[in-house]
Amino acid sequence: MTVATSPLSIVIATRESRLAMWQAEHVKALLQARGHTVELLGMTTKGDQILDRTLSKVGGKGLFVKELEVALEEGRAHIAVHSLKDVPMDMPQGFALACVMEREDPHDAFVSPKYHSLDALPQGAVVGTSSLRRQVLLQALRPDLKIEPLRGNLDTRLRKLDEGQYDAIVLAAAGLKRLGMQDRIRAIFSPTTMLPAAGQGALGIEIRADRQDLAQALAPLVHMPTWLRVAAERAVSRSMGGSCSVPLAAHAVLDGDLMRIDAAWGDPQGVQSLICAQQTATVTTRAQAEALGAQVAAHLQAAGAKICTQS
Ligand SMILES: NCc1[nH]cc(CCC(=O)O)c1CC(=O)O
Repeated sequence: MTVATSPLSIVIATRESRLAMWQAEHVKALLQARGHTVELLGMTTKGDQILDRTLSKVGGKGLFVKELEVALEEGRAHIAVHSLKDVPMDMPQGFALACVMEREDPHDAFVSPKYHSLDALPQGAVVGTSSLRRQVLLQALRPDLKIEPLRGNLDTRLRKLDEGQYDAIVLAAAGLKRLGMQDRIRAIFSPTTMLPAAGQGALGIEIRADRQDLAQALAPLVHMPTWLRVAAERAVSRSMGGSCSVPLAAHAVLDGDLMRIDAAWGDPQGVQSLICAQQTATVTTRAQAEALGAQVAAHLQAAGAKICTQS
């Protein structure tokens, strides 16, 4: 049974990149269709401003969400739409993840003006990515490749590719598809070659924990199979040390109630070793999904992966 909630006036805090704006507009349209009045509040976050350094060196994932949380705290906005991949594992005190929406394509995409796939790249080709996970997975597949840093929003990264600074880049397929740029995708990496990041392709909506009325208004937007998958994936990250900068991949799939989760951990000390683990179980609740994620993390640790303790 769905209980109709009374119409609310909702301000969405969002980053101003084209992808973030698309995501906020998407949520806005869904909420408006349910009778709510919705406005956007665009903001530039530190993660968007600092483009000359690797994300892991300037404060990690939280950079993209902290300023939006301040807007929620101060009541200038009521909900924040995030790419879940950028959301730290544990919400700060007073905030809650109220909604996880249906996932877009969670895989990574190979993008190149000249080459149709990773295999087609010549020896020593230059590939752009600043993601530690993508770096380690790429080097495991092709030790000859030269991996160069690449930051900035989607348009900036594609421009740098088109200017010839790289032979190819790796991006989340979800972002390209949302912005109608799927024609830039030359190949989709299967999870067996490039295991996705926890939460990749999924949107999460954050609220102040005391706003039950908003949680109710967002309930119809929840996609439970996606929430179960990302709950398991995020539990792997949490168990391995949360928001630390380590190469970490976690990807869950559901076949009915049967969940399979794969995880990979790379030594941040630069040793090109990759530890993988996999686990399958029946999952119908978020608690079960999180337990499965914690289990696969325990397997990683048993195989030599180290929990990251730096904050
Ligand atoms: N780290 C930035 C980021 N955060 C979310 C996405 C893509 C969209 C998504 O995963 O939902 C991207 C770009 C990328 O990794 O190529």
